[in-house]
Amino acid sequence: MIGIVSTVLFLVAVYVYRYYANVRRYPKGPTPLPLIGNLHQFDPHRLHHYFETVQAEYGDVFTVWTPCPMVVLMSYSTIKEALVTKGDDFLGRLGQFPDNLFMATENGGVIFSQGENWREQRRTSIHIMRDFGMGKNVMEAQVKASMDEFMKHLDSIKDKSAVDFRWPIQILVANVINEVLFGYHYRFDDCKRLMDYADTLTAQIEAVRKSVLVQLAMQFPWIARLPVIGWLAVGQHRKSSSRLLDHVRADVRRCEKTFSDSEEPACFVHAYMQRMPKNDLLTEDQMVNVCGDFFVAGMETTSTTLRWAMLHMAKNQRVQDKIRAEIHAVLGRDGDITMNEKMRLPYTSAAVSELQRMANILPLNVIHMTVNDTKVDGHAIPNGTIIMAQIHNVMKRGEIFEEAAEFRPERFLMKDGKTPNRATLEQVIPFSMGKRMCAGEGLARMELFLGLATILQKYRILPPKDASLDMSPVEASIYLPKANNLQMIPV
Ligand code: HEM
Repeated sequence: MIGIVSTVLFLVAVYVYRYYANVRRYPKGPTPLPLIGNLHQFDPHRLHHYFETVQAEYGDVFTVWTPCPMVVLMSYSTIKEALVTKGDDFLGRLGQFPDNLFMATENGGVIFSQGENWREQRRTSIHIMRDFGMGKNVMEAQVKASMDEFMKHLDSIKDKSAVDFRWPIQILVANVINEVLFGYHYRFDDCKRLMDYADTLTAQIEAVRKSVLVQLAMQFPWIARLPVIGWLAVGQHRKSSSRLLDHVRADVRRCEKTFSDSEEPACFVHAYMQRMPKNDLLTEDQMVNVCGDFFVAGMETTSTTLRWAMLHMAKNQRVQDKIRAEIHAVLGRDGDITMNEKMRLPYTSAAVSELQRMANILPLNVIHMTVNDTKVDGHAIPNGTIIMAQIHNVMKRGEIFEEAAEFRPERFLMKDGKTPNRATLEQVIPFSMGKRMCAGEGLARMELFLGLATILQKYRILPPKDASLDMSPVEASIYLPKANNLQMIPV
């Protein structure tokens, strides 16, 4: 008996010794416990708040064990050093659960794929989007067409004293990316299919982020095979992801039927299909995955930011009046708002930057992974380490953004009120940095500028009539605004 006990104690001692020897290979952070790391010290859906308390003690580069080691970068300079200067060392993604939930095939798509496949899918999709004029005139015409329908819908709302912008904005933004990918859009009065997709996605976003079991399944993949627990940790999330992919697959199939190699591509799917015979990495499964990635990324991010815009405008009447006064002075109440006018609307442009800073919707950046042994700010980081480049926290930093909790577009303008303030603008990085930075930045910027300016040109947004404005977020993988019935007054 004594023999067994001493052997067990010996093995535990060896495990603990090795565990802490491994801990010393990473940048310093709060001391983890074997097996659970720092899991007992934070709420999974408030991890970004926990990072702030850790930063106060350990600086801008530290490790949190979740229970896998995750190196967190909390400043503009460390993120730039990692993702830009040493970008090739930080190109990897997690490559396993939960990131592979969104994959239609092994290492599929753009957002979560790695290596040669990522490079090819990203290059191809950006080329196709450019051919369709992303960030330029053709895409602008598309955004404006969706804006026109959106404004007609707003005009048609009978009771403008209690408007929930969730669905109008979701349909506005979804229609742009849907038209680009699949060549059709939804009518405002006939979009149940889109609503089902958006509801499933929102539920998924909330459930994954809140679950400790998901964190554990990341470190211990065998959990997926356990009865009940495996379903709760992994199975249920796989089921809802496959429903989301089925939606996209059906749209891809519909486009395949209208494809003709000899005709100009009418949508992203056609353009991708034209390239398939010349490139082995461009397969049908990859096409579904890439469309799925662009649909999710292109819809949820921009629409959530615009929904936040309505709440910030309702709260900040002074800012709203200033934006509207600028637009009316330059273009009048009925003048056409285009991207060409952006230079003539410096306050409105600054307000969009402030919106993206305040309403940055990703409390945790998409996970990067090191693909070499490397260093940041002198801290050694081994190959294969999870990296969290916390753009969210950078944009809230009080040293750079005075009174960071206030919505103040003026911080992005010089004293003349017109010239952009490059020093503060540089640190607004909602699209991240480096080779994996957002592939839809041009489109997103266009949608946000045209969206905010067009709404405010015609309407004053006021807080709810019979309730107080609720600005507290739903803390999911995406910071979602809560429903508010705002007042909308024609001007
Ligand atoms: C306000 C709107 C948006 C924000 C804040 C945003 C933000 C981001 C961020 C932070 C990343 C991760 C970067 C990294 O890994 O470091 C990302 C990746 C990505 N975004 Fe966006 N995004 C927005 C809109 C869009 C739109 C409209 C599209 C498509 C049309 C899009 C497509 C993508 C894709 C494909 C990736 C993966 C890039 C890669 O891994 O190579 N995003 N985005």
